[in-house]
Amino acid sequence: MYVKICGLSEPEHVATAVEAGADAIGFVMTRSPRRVTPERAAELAALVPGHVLTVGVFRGEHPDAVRAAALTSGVRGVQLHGRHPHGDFTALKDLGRCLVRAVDAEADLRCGAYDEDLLIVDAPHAGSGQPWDWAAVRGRPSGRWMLAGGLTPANVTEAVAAAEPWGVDVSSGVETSPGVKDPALIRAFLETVRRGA
Ligand SMILES: O=C(O)c1ccccc1NCC(=O)[C@H](O)[C@H](O)COP(=O)(O)O
Repeated sequence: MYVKICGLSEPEHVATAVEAGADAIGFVMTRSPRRVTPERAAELAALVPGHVLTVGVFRGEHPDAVRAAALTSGVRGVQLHGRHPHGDFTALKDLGRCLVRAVDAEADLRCGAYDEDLLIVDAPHAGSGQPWDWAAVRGRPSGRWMLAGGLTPANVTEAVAAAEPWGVDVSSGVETSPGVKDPALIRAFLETVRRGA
């Protein structure tokens, strides 16, 4: 089971996620309580070993702005959240980054339909920590797709059983308040997923 821990902003929390075995780490570079500048994301990404994918998270920005932030931060993945048109992914293809499309369950759920490398199926309100009807997407997405939206150490086993994703993505569920990550919850999330994987 692939695990992405999203919305990190502190070196201590990056180190915890890496040590606990995260496959990918997300830095939010769009409007959010978790927002970091591309320069801050660069400092954090420099702490991450090569086997862990660093992902910059964007929503609604023009591809030129995404490109600039990706180059400044040095992230190896770019996540476009929400209903970005296919052309935004096409415009970023030559960056050579892992392209991640993050959408709600009403969107096209075929990973690769927008030339992306990974798909995230999320709650309607990204980063809200709101659980949703995970079972409703079971069998619908294809390819390498992650389940997100309201996951916590306490419910991730149930969510994985309900939706049968290839991976999981969490942010609020490993925080004590919006934007404040908790090392113990990061470890608990990864331990729980690894036990069940
Ligand atoms: O986290 C945010 O604040 C955010 C803001 C705008 C676009 C995307 C955002 N997060 C993207 C993620 O990948 C989250 O991990 C995902 O939405 C799950 O969030 P949560 O329900 O808080 O676990």
